[in-house]
Parts: sequence; structure tokens; C-alpha cells
Amino acid sequence: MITIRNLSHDFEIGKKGNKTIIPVLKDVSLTVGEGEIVTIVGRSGSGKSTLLNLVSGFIRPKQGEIIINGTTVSSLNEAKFADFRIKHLGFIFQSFQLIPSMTAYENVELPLVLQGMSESRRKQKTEEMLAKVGLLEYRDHYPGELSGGQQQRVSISRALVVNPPIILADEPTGSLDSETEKELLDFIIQLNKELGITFLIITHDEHVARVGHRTIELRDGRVFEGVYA
Ligand SMILES: Nc1ncnc2c1ncn2[C@@H]1O[C@H](COP(=O)(O)OP(=O)(O)OP(=O)(O)O)[C@@H](O)[C@H]1O
Repeated sequence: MITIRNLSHDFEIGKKGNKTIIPVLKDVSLTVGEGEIVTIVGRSGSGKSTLLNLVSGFIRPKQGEIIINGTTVSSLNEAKFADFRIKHLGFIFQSFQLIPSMTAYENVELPLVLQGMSESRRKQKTEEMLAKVGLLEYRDHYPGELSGGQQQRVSISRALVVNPPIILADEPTGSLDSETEKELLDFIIQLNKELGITFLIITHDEHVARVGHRTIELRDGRVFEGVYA
């Protein structure tokens, strides 16, 4: 469960003496319930990525609170947020963010290494995850040797391998053709139904937006609900 309360954020640009303030989010409040898929749409520059980066802890809010599964993450320091992130949040990015010098297996295994898990458990979990997304036979392929859809499946496996209750996705299908996009959306629906994973997804794409149980629009830094209701 994610609760966002009265969140406001702006960016300062320019040099000292000539600073401009760009207000991005204005008093945003919303909740994402456990087991819910919420999609966020909005024009380019409306603040979608900023909102996701705030929820992910990559940037800190100027005002307001973010509570994830009972923890007020907006007041955690960087080290504590990093620890929280690795246990509670999985990420899917448009650009996959795979490490090119690591094989599919090594990319998926990485979060478990960071968690300090033993090698034998890592092996079991990584293989199980790759099998689940149908990529076990590609385990020794490097990202550059996989199709876009396969790379996105590796990136989803890496997000899922730590069993996160929540997945945050930034334009997850942005680099995929329409057939692969459909496969990925079906997979997200399946993960949500079978494992109860909560998804917060930002997108430009109406097909992706419609996967949400609820869709929220960001407009001029404020939220509007039910755009596709
Ligand atoms: N680090 C930053 N420094 C200064 N301004 C920023 C920074 N990051 C974002 N902005 C500004 O904040 C506004 C919102 O950007 P954001 O990336 O959140 O929008 P978006 O809705 O995700 O856009 P898109 O759909 O094009 O990815 C934009 O005007 C952008 O220029």
C-alpha cells in the first residue's frame, strides 16, 4: 500500500543570483491499495517521472509524506531508503537498465547478491525466475544478444526475484513492438492476479493505462482520477 499525502515538489535551475523555480507537483495526494494496479498518465513534462522518483526515493520531496507499507519512507535517510527499497520495491524501466557486461542469469541474480543471499539459494531462485519468464535457455546470453521483449523479461525477472510486494514501472512498454507490449501487459495482469503484486505504472500509452484498475492523470502538477472510467 502506498499513501502519498500533500506532496509538493519543485526544481531550481540556473546559477546563484539567477535562479528559476519550476513547480512540478502541487499538493498531490493519492493511495495505491494492496494488490491494485494504478496507472498514471499525463502530458510530457506533467511530472510523472518526478512522482515515481519521489516514491522510489531517488529524489526527496520538498513537502509532504510518502508512506509505503506502513513506513514513512520520505523521512528515511539514504542508507535506510536503500535498504527499504531492496526489500519492498521492484523496478521496471523503459530502457530495461540491464548491465551489458552481465549475462541474463547474472543480471537477475544481482539483487540477491546485494541482499547477501547464499550462492545455492541464489542459484535456485534465479533459475526459478528465469524459467517462469521462459528464458532459462537464454541464461548465458548477454543483453545485447536478446530481443527487446526478452530483455524486458530479464528486467522484470530481476525486479521480481526478491519477491517485492510493489513494482514501480516507468513506461514499461516504451521500447517494445505492439505484440511484445501485449505479452508484457498480460504478464503484468497475471503477476497481479496470481501473486497479488501491487503496480504503480506511469505511461503515455493508452493500452498500458487501461491495464490499471484505476488511472490517474497528472495535469499542471495536480491529480485527476478516473480519466478512463
Ligand atoms: N532534475 C531536474 N532539474 C530540473 N528540472 C527538472 C528535473 N527533472 C525534471 N524537471 C522538470 O520537471 C518537469 C516534469 O518532468 P518529468 O520528467 O517528471 O515529467 P514527465 O511527465 O515524466 O515527462 P515525460 O512524459 O516527457 O517523461 C519538467 O518541466 C522537467 O523539465
